[in-house]
Amino acid sequence: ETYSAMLSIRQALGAEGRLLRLLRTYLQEESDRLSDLARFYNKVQALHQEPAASVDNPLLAFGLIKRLRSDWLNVVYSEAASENTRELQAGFEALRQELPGPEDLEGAAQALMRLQDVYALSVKGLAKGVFEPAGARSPLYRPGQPVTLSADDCFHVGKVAYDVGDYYHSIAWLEEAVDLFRLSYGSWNTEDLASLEDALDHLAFSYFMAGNVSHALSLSREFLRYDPSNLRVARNVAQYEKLLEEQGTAEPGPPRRPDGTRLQTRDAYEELCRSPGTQVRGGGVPRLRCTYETNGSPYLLLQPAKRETVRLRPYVALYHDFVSDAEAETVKALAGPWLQRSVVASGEKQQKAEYRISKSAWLKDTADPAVAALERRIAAVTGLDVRAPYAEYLQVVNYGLGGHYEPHFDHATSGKSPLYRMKSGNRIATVMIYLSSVEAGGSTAFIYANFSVPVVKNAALFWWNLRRNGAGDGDTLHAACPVLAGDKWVANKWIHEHGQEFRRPCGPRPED
Ligand SMILES: O=C(O)CCC(=O)C(=O)O
Ligand SMILES: [Fe+2]
Repeated sequence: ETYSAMLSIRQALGAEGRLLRLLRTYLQEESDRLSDLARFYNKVQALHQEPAASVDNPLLAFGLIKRLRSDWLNVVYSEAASENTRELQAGFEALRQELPGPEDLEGAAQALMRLQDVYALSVKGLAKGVFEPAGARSPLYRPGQPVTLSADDCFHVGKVAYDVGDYYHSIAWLEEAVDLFRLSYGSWNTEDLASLEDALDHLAFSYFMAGNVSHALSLSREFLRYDPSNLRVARNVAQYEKLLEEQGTAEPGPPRRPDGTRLQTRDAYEELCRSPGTQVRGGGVPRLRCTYETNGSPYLLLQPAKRETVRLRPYVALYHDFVSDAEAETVKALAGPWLQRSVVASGEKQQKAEYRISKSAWLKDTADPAVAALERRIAAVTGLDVRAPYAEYLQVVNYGLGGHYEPHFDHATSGKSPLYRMKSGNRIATVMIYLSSVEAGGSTAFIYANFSVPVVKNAALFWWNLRRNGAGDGDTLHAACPVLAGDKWVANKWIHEHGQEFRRPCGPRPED
């Protein structure tokens, strides 16, 4: 799988580099072939130009007969062109297993639609390479170089939505595809799969399915102007005309966005993603501040932890400069070769899910002294016992294109959860380290608590998932917002209840 981690996407760039070299060789060989053909053409053409191109000269007469009997055959039935093509195709096939599969194109298209939705971006803007939310005064992301989408690019995204019956998105993207194809009508690019007719056909049907028959009709009529012999579309036109006659032209409103799995929290979540940084409603909250912490640990005496208290309820703290750039690079490099598509708990099993798009790997403290050092620091800063089996191994995560993790709890909310296989209780706390920065998006949003933390490179975010009485803290519902631009890496350390009995005792009241 390529799209679910930026590291894999970068590797795909290497595969395309090899394809480019292959095509370059092909172009060179084809242009050699064509210039040799041109040489033959010019040679014969010159003989026909000579006024004295008589065949009196026996050598010329011989030449003519030989050409017609042999040379022309060799030219016309030359194998050179197909040999060049075969070489190009063989090179491509040799690379094939490294290339993205159908699930990647689908995942990449879904990612663009996710960014469109969560960041309120218009398809027209995206196609022009602009990342500005509706109603905003400035873009969320300014690309270093201008990049635009082609008509065929937009068609592919629309087609993914169309194939799953999501006409809200298919209409937006196919509309853009139709506009762009109209602008370039008559010129054809070899790499394009679709044409104006294909886009009109899919857009018309999307409108029909969304209940907008008059739009479906006018697009189908436009289709027939380009391809009058298409019987299927002609029948659709007749059907749409009949429908409109019967039911009139009452236009339905624009199609509605399909309901995702997490509809109840969607609006709050998306708003937090669009405005990263802590949202403190109603002004200053006194106890939110920055402090140096030694936590009674000799380990922190010389270099105290720089703690920013982000929230008191639920308790969330951000430790700045928790790791160095070099440590972050080491951890990413150690995890890189082991990355696998991330899974989520589903009943008693673990499986991959649309709502978590990333790859991850587990690192034991024995993997490298850098990991062991990190664990010691986590123990010192949190005051908790993070030795096995009181904490899980370090989980290193690399997000992919539009990579995200929709609102979830880190702790188990069902007794059957695979988390309990460690037999050390539930996840009492999370330490999450940002191993990279991002160019835009990717904040960590706490939905019920109504704040989001932007990606702060090298910082560690700490929170308690459980209350002192062991019950899950519902206020910790949180999410990784889709990465809008950049390569986001985090490392999770999940600390369990067992081993912490004297380090985080119960409160005075049972409900604490
Ligand atoms: O990447 C983030 O910002 C949050 C990740 C997260 O919540 C998780 O991995 O459980
Ligand atoms: Fe989480």
